[in-house]
Amino acid sequence: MKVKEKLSEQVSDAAAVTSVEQPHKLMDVRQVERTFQVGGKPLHVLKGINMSLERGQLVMLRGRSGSGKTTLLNCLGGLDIPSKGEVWFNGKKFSGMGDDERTAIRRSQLGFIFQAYALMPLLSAWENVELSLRMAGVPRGEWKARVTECLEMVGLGKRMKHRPFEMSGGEQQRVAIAKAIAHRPILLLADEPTAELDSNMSAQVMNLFQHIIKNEKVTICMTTHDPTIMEVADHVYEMVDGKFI
Ligand SMILES: Nc1ncnc2c1ncn2[C@@H]1O[C@H](COP(=O)(O)OP(=O)(O)OP(=O)(O)O)[C@@H](O)[C@H]1O
Repeated sequence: MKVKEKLSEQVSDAAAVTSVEQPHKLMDVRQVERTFQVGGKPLHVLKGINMSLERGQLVMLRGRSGSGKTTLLNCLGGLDIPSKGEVWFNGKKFSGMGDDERTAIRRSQLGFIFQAYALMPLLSAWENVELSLRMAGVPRGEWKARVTECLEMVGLGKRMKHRPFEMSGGEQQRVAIAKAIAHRPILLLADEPTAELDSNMSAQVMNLFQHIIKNEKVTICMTTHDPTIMEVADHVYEMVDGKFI
């Protein structure tokens, strides 16, 4: 084949790849490093992470305590900025944004199930979910239907008026899931969402995640220690000492 023909074939192949693959790629993490200063000395927690999330995937980060999973999730969610490298979310670079823009994206397009984002103890399940719609700027007229829909989706349609302390750990976790997805995020980040649950409840949460991915068009990235739930993942990244192996 002539060089020119070959080149033009390569270009059209590249265009096809770009046009087919780009819409599926939600997150791209390139050579991410995160270093903290501890007692005047650098602590290298993330040491060159590369990963990507395709739309509609359930991706798990697995690793021992202290390996850097939460630090990475914080960078994925724009809660923290890498010391080096880039995090691209939905075609935009987090590290190139100001705090306000990052916060706006976080509130509208991301959902978190983190310990730090736990339920408000004095608010009912209903009010907790409603709060996330309020924070995301969803018009008030849409709240009632969406809160009902989300609490029914997680199987708590009959317990909407209960407060967290009146619910089991599994029920509280399901409220947290309803709260995290109510504003229709495109990415849900979950830090050890099944850590406090028995195997039966963990399986329920994983079923729910699969349902949400299918019906709410969400991508989920979660950390876990639990090998029994990893079989439902589309991809598992294994983390050791700040790197994937
Ligand atoms: N803000 C910070 N300042 C200093 N060190 C930090 C900071 N955040 C995390 N670290 C350190 O980074 C390392 C990795 O912590 P990280 O929480 O990311 O691990 P992990 O894999 O999520 O652990 P676990 O499974 O126990 O939650 C730990 O040694 C931790 O002490």
